Amino acid sequence: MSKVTVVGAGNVGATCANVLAFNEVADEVVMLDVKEGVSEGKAMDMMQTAQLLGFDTNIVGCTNDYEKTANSDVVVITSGIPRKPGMTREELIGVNAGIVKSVAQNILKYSPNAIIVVISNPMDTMTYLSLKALGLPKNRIIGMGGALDSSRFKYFLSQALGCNANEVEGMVIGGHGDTTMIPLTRFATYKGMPVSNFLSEEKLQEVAAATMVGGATLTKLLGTSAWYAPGAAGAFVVESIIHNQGKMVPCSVYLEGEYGESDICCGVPVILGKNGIEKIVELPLNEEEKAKFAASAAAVRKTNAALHEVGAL
Ligand SMILES: NC(=O)c1ccc[n+]([C@@H]2O[C@H](COP(=O)([O-])OP(=O)(O)OC[C@H]3O[C@@H](n4cnc5c(N)ncnc54)[C@H](O)[C@@H]3O)[C@@H](O)[C@H]2O)c1
Ligand SMILES: O=C(O)C[C@H](O)C(=O)O
Repeated sequence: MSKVTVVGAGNVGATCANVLAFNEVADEVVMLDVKEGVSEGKAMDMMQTAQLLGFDTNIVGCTNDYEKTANSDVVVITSGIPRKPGMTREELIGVNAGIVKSVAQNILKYSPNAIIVVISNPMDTMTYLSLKALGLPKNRIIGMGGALDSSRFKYFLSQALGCNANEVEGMVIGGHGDTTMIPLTRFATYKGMPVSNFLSEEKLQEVAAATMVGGATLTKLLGTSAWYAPGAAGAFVVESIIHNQGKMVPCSVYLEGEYGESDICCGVPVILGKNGIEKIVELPLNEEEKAKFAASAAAVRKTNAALHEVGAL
C-alpha cells in the first residue's frame, strides 16, 4: 500500500492532496494541520467527490496527530505562513523555520523511511534546514520550486508563441526567489525547435522576467500566494517519485560540488524515482548562465545564514 502525507492543509496542502487523490497517485493520502478540524473537514469534503470524480484513494484528515502519518512513503511539507503582496519569500523565514523544523522532526519519528518534499518558503532554505535538522541522506530531501517555476515558464512561453503549453519544453534552475530564478531560455523548445526560432531576444527576456516574478504577480492579484499550480507541482513531484517515473525535474537539492556549489540546496535538474533523487544532471551552462547560477546560489546562501540568527540551526 502506498501512502503520502501532506502537512499543512491550507491552500497549497489541500490542493496537493486533492490532485494526489484525484490522480490516484497513492492508496492513501493523509492531511495534517494544527488547526482543529480543518484537515478532517477538507478530507471529508474531498471524499465526497470520489463518487463524482471516480477515484478510489482514501483521504484521511487529522489535527496534529502524527500517528496517523505513520509509514508514509512520501511526506510533503507545506506548513507555514504564505507571503502577502509586497513581501519577499525570504521574509517568511522567522516564522516558517521553527514550523518546518518541528514538523520535519515529528514526521521522521513516525515515517523513518519517508522521502520528504519541502514546499514551505523560503523553499531552498527550508529544504536545507530540513536536511541539516534530520541528517538524512540527500536523495531523500527534495525542495519543490523548479517544477512550479518551469510550469510557469512554459505557460509564459506558450502565451508568447500562441501555442499549446503542452508542446513547449523548458526548465528554470537556481533559487526559488523573485531575483534568483534562472529561466533557461537557451534550452527552451517548441516541438523540439529552439524557441529563439520564433521569438526575439527581447521577447524571450520579457518571458524570463514574467516567470521570475510569477509568484509575486499572483500574490498581488490574490492577496496571498498562489495554490493551484503550487499544489499540482507538489503532486507532480510526488507522482514522479512514487511511480518511479525517472523524469527530469528541476528541484532544490543538496549540492556537493555540482554546478560549482557545495553545502547548499538550490534548484538543478534531477532524475526523480523511487529513491527520491536518483541523479543530479549537470547541464552544459555557458559563461553567462554559470555567472547567474553563482549569483543565485550566493543569495540563497545569505538566506541560509539567517537560519542561525533565528535559532533554527
Ligand atoms: N515552494 C513553492 O513553490 C511554494 C508555492 C506556493 C506556496 N509556498 C509556500 O507554502 C506555504 C503554505 O502556503 P499556503 O498558501 O498553503 O498557506 P496557508 O496559510 O493556506 O496554509 C498553511 C497551513 O499550514 C498550517 N500550519 C501552520 N503551522 C503548522 C504546523 N506546525 N503543523 C501543521 N500545520 C501547520 C496552517 O494552519 C495552515 O493551514 C507558504 O510558506 C508558502 O509561501 C511555496
Ligand atoms: O510566491 C510565493 O510566495 C509562493 C510560491 O513560492 C509561488 O511561487 O507561488
